[in-house]
This record gives sequence, structure tokens and C-alpha cells, in this order.
Amino acid sequence: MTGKTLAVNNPANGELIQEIHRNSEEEIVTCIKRGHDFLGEWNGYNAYERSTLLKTWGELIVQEKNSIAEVMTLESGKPLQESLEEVNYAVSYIEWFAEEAKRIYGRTVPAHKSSKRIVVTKEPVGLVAAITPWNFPAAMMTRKAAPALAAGCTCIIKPAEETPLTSIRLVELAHKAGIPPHAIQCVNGYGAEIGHLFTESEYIQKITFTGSTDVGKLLMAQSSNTMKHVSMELGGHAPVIITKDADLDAAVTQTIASKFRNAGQTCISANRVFVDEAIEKAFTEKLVQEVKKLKVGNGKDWGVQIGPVINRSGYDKISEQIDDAISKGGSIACGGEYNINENQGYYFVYPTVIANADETMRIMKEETFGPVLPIRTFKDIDKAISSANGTPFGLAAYYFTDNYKLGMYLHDKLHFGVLGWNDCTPSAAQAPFGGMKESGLGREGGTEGIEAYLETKYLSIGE
Ligand SMILES: NC(=O)c1ccc[n+]([C@@H]2O[C@H](COP(=O)([O-])OP(=O)(O)OC[C@H]3O[C@@H](n4cnc5c(N)ncnc54)[C@H](O)[C@@H]3O)[C@@H](O)[C@H]2O)c1
Ligand SMILES: O=C[C@H](O)CS(=O)(=O)O
Repeated sequence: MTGKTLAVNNPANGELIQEIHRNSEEEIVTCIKRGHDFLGEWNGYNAYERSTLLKTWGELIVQEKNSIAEVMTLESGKPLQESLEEVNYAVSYIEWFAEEAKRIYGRTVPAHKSSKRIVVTKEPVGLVAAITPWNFPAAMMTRKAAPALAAGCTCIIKPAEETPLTSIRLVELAHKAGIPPHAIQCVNGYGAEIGHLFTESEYIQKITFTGSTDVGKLLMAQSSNTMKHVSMELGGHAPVIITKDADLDAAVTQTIASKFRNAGQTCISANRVFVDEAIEKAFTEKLVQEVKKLKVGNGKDWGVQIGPVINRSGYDKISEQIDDAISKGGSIACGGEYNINENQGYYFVYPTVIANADETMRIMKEETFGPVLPIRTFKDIDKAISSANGTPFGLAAYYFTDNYKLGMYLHDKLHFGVLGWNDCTPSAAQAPFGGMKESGLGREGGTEGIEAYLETKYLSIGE
């Protein structure tokens, strides 16, 4: 691997935005050593000093919110309104963990002998390597960097090669806020190349990863040789269960908000709908009527709601899933059109609803990561629950009912880390976010989020 460049292109028109430096192996190894060697000095900053630096970082990001959002839209393709919302969301993690830094508590435990004392303390795990995805280039970075720094860890960020510019700017602002250069560093290059350097390094104590399940499994395996801490935020395939006593308008509005956010390229995006057959027609008609209103275009144009998918492979997966569903009896209720230019390098998929879906179709079990929603009917709620639980994923699930008992029954029976009851937009910095099964390990955000960056130490004091 040599220190060459990475081209960052605009997925809305294929145009080159910027060439950035692609770090060489030697440069990355140097960053790793620097981050490790700085741990002692960073630990000299007390919790209140780390908290103040984090708050300043968040304030500087807010001051540059518009320019950061514009860059995010350029490199990720997401609509400008969503980029602005993501900057706020990213800052909320910094603000949350700036406070959590001050609440890292130990404890004393009653000893079984009067000659002994038992003390439990917490300390930072050490140098953290954070590998982040392209779909939320700001929030997925601060959701890792903020708790790491708050806990007293140093960290190295490796953003997705599709969207490095946002992370580069956020790290620059961290340094401007007074967070020391070796406390948080950003390196750029191809994941497969850099991943090995991280997982094989004796200086890195933790890998925190957000991305596909396949890569997550690979990183876990590679990290086992040096027994690293791992946090994994992986793929999802969220079901939406709509019972016959649901508020249909709310169900339609919320399902659209989840499905079409970032053109469906989110890990908690609604990926399949199970609707009671008694209301299937009414629901589908309302849904299609609203989906047809969604505006597709270049995300930099205010009012655009659906931008391009990130790249050719993303488009291929989506179009193949649509073709497969149609070949197995699905029908296009709306959408099914594309605006692509392979030579230019842009791929727009129009918001699509597929009726008459069933579990033989790929789209009902493989993460779509695009603006396509299959609808399946059900008669028996337990069969709907069984189907909802029937994929390897366990990240997010949603359901609509105004019946309390049924709502709690669904809470108890659905095996997902994040549940939304009449709510398809659950994400919040103060809540623990993460998946079960092959959707990941650990939680980000909430009081659980900082624990992932701490070691527990037990001191037994004799006389
Ligand atoms: N659970 C969550 O919070 C969450 C959030 C966002 C995205 N995701 C998931 O991420 C996927 C889409 O994002 P993506 O396409 O960027 O995922 P991806 O796994 O292809 O890439 C994610 C990151 O991993 C790096 N990477 C790729 N191969 C690697 C390797 N062999 N070793 C080390 N690093 C490697 C990439 O450079 C990038 O920085 C979807 O499955 C989505 O569900 C999950
Ligand atoms: O894509 C996955 C993200 O974690 C979704 S959210 O930004 O946390 O809602």
C-alpha cells in the first residue's frame, strides 16, 4: 500500500469532488503508535476537562453546521435537510457523552472479612480504532469518538472511502476545540487494507465498527488474535407489523419516514411490511398515494427527499431484488423506475412499493439498502411475529397497534435490539442503540454506550 490518493465523487452526478491523501501503511502505523503513546498524557486530563473539550467540539460543529451538511450531501448524496438533521444528531452524541464523562463511577463492596476492603474502579480500555460507514458519516463517527474520548481513550477514525470529507472536517474541529492531535486522528484508505493494520496491532485495544455484517464478522475474527474489545453495529432488516387496530395515517407516515430516509440506506430502515389482511387494501392505497409525492433529485436542491443510491453495487442489489420479487409473484404498486448513467456514475432508484410479497423473495430476507418496500399480509399475529423474527438480523423492528396488551405482547416476542411502537424514528443519543443476533454486539448511546470503552478493575485490600 503506497501513499496515493482517494477520489471522492458526488453520487448525484458522478463528478469528482476532491482527491484526498490515502495514507500509506507506514503513516497508519505511525498514527497507531502516536495514539497509543499519548494515552498517558490524555489520562492526565480529568473527567471535567475532557467534558469541557467535548462540549467545545460540539459547539464548533454547530457553528459550521451548514458547511458540514453541504459537504455531507455532496459526498453521500443524502438530501440537504437530512444532512442538517444528521449534524444535529452527531452533536447530540458529543453532548451526551460530555456529561457521561463525569458519571464514570466505581464502587466499594462489603468484604466477607473485616480485615479486607473491596474496591471496584473503571479505567479506559486504551487506543480505539473506529471504522465507520458512508450512510451517516458524521453521526456514526461521533457515536464512537465521543464515548471513547469521554472515557479517556485515544482514538483513530477510519471513515468510509466514499465519504471521508465529513470525518476529516470533524476531526479538524476536534483539534480546534483543544482536543490534542494524538487523542483523535483520522486516517483514510481502503477498508480491507487498513483493517488488517488495526486488528493485528498490539497497540490497539478496541475495534468499534459500524457497517455490513460480513465485514463485522471478518473484523471480529481478525481481532481474536490479540483479544481486542469489539463493538459491532451491523446490518438490519426491519419488519413493520401493522395490526388491524393501528392508526393507519400514523402507520403510513411513520413507515415512509423510516423506509425512505437516506433513500432507504439506513441500518434501521423499514425493510418489509406485515399488514393484517383486513386492512391491507386501505393501508396500501394510503401508502402508495403518499409515496408517489416523494421528490427525487440531487440532494443539494432544497425540497428533494430522495437522493441517489451510493454506488453501482448498491443499485445492482436493489434492482436485482425488485426483479426477483416480480419473478416470484410480486407486483409493483408504485415506482419501479430508475434514472442511471453508468458512464457518469450516478444511480437513482424511484421510491417503490411491491405488493403481494412473500418469504420466497430475496427482498424479504436480504437487506435492501434502497427505497423499496415489500408488503406482505398476515391473518395470525403469531405467524407475523415468527416471520419478523425469521431472518439472521435483529437490529430494529416496528409495530402499530393502539391495543396495550398486544403492544406489550409484541415487545416481549420480537427479538430486536431497537423496537418502535407507533414510532419508526427511535434513534436518540440518550438511548442504547444496537442489534441482536447478526446485527451486532454491544450498544452505542445511552448509559451503556460509555461502558464499551471502559475496563473494570477490582482491588482487594488486605490488612
Ligand atoms: N448497525 C448500525 O448502526 C449501522 C449503521 C450504518 C450502516 N450499517 C450497515 O453498514 C452497511 C452499509 O454500509 P457500508 O456499505 O459502508 O458497509 P461496509 O461494511 O462495506 O463498510 C463499512 C466500513 O468498513 C470498511 N471496510 C470494508 N471492508 C473492510 C475490511 N475488510 N476490513 C476493515 N474495514 C473494512 C469500509 O471502508 C467502511 O469504512 C449496511 O449493512 C448497514 O446496515 C449499520
Ligand atoms: O444506519 C444506521 C444508523 O445507525 C441509523 S441512525 O442514524 O442511528 O438512525
